[in-house]
Amino acid sequence: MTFTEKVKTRSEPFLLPLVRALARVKIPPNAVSIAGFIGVGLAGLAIALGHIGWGGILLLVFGPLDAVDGLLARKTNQASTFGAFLDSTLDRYAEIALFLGLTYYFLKEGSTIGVLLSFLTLTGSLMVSYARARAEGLKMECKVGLFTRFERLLALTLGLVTGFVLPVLVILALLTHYTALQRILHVYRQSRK
Ligand SMILES: O=P(O)(O)OC[C@H](O)CO
Repeated sequence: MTFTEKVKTRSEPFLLPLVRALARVKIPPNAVSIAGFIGVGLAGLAIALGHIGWGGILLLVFGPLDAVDGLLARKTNQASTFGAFLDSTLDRYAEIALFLGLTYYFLKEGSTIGVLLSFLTLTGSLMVSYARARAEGLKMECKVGLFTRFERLLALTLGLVTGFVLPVLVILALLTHYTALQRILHVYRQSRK
C-alpha cells in the first residue's frame, strides 16, 4: 500500500460524516469533483492576487474533496468510468490553475526564479500523473513514487500557509521530476517480467 493509500484509508472515518450528508441530499460525486476543482481554482486566484496565505487556507479546505468524491461514489454505488476520468482530468486542471496563479504572482514580483520553479513543478507534476495514466492505459499499475498528488498538495499547502513558498517549490521542482523517473523505472521493471 502506498503512503497516499494509507492516508486515504486512515482519513476515511473522518470524511464519512460529510460523505453521508452529501449522499442524504443526493449530491452526485461528479459535483463534488467539480466543487473541488473550483475551490483549488479559487486558491490559484487568491495566490495570483498576492493572498498567499488565503491560497493555502483554500487548499486546506478544498483539498480533502479529492478523497470525498471517490468515497461518495463508492459508498453510494455511483462509481463510473466517466466519473474517474472527470476526476483525474479536473485534478490536472486544478494543478494548472494553482501554478498559473503562482506564475502570475512571481511575474508581478519580478521573481524569475519563482517563475522557473513554478514551471518546473507544474511540468514535473503533470509528468508524474501522465506516467501513471499512460501505464494504466497499458494495463500496468503505477501508483508508486515519493511525490504523488497528495504529497504535492500537502507540501504546497504548508509552503503557502507558512510563507515558505520558494523553498517548498525548490523541493517540489526536484522531487516531482524524480517521482516521474521512479514511475518510469517502475513501468520498465514491470514490462520486463
Ligand atoms: O499522484 P498522481 O499525480 O498520479 O495523481 C493522481 C491522480 O489525481 C488520480 O487521478
